[in-house]
Amino acid sequence: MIYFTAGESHGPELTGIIEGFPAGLRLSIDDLNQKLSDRQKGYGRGYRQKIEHDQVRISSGVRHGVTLGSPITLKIANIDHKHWGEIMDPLNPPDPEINLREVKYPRPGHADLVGGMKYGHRDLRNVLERSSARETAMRVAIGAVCAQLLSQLDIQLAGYVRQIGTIDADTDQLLMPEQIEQEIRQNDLRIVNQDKVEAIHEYIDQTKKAGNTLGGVIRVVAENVPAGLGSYTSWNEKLDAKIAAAVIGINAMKGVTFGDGFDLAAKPGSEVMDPIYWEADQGWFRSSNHLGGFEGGMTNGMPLVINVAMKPIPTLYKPLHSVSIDTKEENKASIERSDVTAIVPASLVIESVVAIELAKAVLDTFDSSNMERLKRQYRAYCDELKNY
Ligand SMILES: Cc1cc2nc3c(=O)[nH]c(=O)nc-3n(C[C@H](O)[C@H](O)[C@H](O)COP(=O)(O)O)c2cc1C
Ligand SMILES: C=C(O[C@@H]1CC(C(=O)O)=C[C@@H](OP(=O)(O)O)[C@H]1O)C(=O)O
Repeated sequence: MIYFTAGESHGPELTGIIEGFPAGLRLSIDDLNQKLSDRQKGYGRGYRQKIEHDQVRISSGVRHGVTLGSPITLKIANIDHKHWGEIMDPLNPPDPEINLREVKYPRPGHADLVGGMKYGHRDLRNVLERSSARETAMRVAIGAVCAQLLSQLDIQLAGYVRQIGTIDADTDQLLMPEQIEQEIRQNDLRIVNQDKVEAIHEYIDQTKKAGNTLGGVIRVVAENVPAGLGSYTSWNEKLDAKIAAAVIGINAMKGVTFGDGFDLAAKPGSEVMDPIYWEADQGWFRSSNHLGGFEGGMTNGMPLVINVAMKPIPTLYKPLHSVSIDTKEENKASIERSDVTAIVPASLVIESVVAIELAKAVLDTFDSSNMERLKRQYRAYCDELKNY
């Protein structure tokens, strides 16, 4: 399976194409739209989310609600485009009198300056329109399609926010996807610790008032993942590496670890490796999960535990020093309407790209033409592993 996304933030729409997806999966469009709506929520988001009402439209690869095995095309309209029609018109040159809202003072931490240098743009809007995380709406839609495939195999996953700025909002216990879903539905921060909600709201409000922004830490947990997805045989077949690349491919993600991550480095091996057990009813399992479900680039049957660091939002309402790309005049960086923190939607975006990589690994391992055949092969494989 491969996928592409296209579309500018204030252009007419986002497009996604998935190729190599099996025939015979009944898609729930309500579920896709629910995930898109969830991605728009979260305390600390900017005004743009009041304008958009993300809904997916499917124009190929699905008939009467069931996938056909042919390329699936997904579309999400940018409602805000109506305010940017002439500025973002894909074809017609603009009226010379209109304000094109050109961007000349690159924002530190955004793609503006280097994107302009590399592609030779003299209006940095040509960079920011595509480097914007607006595109992540489409990755969430594609991830929701993949999560529906995984759910047919009883593989579940969920993401939540562990930390916002300096505030730790995690619990000591490792929660499984169903518990995470239950807990995060109770607040607008996708955190599992309800006691921290008030303090975090206040913290985000204060940060906004100060013209500043926040990042944080996210965790995604996947359960019921069979052993043997990915491969140790070549570096580019390792599934933990593919997941790491997909996660860092999301705007503003700066670190990814598996299991106990950096904490593993200082410990002796005896406290890190997960002891091996076998029992007739359960098959193979481990008594701990410090390695987060991966050995040799392969899933080992334990839950996958993926932790991600997101940097603070680069656009600052109290901007940092910058220089005009035309006059070289020194001034403050440009300000574009912006989020104070996007850690909440980011947790769903990360969950989505992990779902995509897991679905790709499943389709690389088993029949990828037909869903029923895939399920039969998958069940036989799981039974075989249990008695290995
Ligand atoms: C869901 C989401 C929303 C974001 N919203 C904003 C925003 O409103 N303003 C902004 O400057 N950056 C925002 N970002 C981050 C930038 O898109 C990102 O930092 C920028 O494209 C540079 O890429 P890099 O941080 O990966 O180097 C957001 C990121 C995510 C995941
Ligand atoms: C549009 C979305 O996020 C955008 C991501 C973003 C950025 O620079 O990454 C900048 C802002 O864009 P705008 O200036 O249009 O408000 C965010 O709103 C979205 O998530 O749907």
